[in-house]
Amino acid sequence: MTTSNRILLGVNIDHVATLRQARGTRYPDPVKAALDAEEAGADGITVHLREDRRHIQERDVLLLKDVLQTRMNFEMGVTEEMMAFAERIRPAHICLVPETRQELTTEGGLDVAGQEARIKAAVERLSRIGSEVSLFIDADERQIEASRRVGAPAIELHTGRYADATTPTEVADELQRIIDGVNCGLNEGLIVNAGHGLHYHNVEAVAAIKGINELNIGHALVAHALFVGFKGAVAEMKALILAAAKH
Ligand SMILES: CC(=O)[C@@H](O)[C@H](O)COP(=O)(O)O
Ligand SMILES: NCC(=O)COP(=O)(O)O
Repeated sequence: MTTSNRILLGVNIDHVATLRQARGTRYPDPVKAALDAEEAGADGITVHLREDRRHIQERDVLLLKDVLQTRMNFEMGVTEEMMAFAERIRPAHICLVPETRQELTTEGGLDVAGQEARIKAAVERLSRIGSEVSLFIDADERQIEASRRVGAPAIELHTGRYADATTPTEVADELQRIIDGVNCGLNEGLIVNAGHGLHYHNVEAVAAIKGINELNIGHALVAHALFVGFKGAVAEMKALILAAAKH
């Protein structure tokens, strides 16, 4: 996840595993989805090993570690169990995310400002295994500055509020918050990624923001893949974000 003029697409395959876990079957296999995504132009593969194992399992992460041609972005909560697992698999990228057991999905960003010492220790520990650590945070100046202070080289701005906005004013306000967050992150010297809730109808405005390094997208890709196949879904999204980033 290095900064460049070309926006990158990280494909999150969690919800391929959601479908598998719904019936306890061996299919669909998120590993196959990852390989198809790479063939269709994904720049990286994102997986979130949740504490409750509702979708991705350890088995998926271990297999992916062996077969990915691109790179893994491993999303994890800041727990001792996850820290030890990350040390075992040494992913290229790690994104620290907040987790609560009952949430439907990741509802907000990590409160870095409210727990700087704890997050700094986690960033230091995970950097020692050679992973580039990013922090999944809200587009909030306080959190962005704290992310720089704790030594994370990268942040991922949570785009969920933008994705959930319903009125044109709300959408414009939330988009502006992301734009301001990107600029603030770049001024702090951070690599700035973004993601959550992005889909084919809302992604272009975010992809057009100058300086964003990578978008991580999952749920919408898996949903669209039902109709066009996983490779088609990824290729369509990649074309959309590259075109938007050129303007
Ligand atoms: C951290 C993040 O935004 C995504 O990885 C998201 O967590 C996907 O998984 P869930 O839908 O289970 O939250
Ligand atoms: N970090 C965000 C991500 O990986 C994908 O989130 P979503 O597109 O599944 O909402």
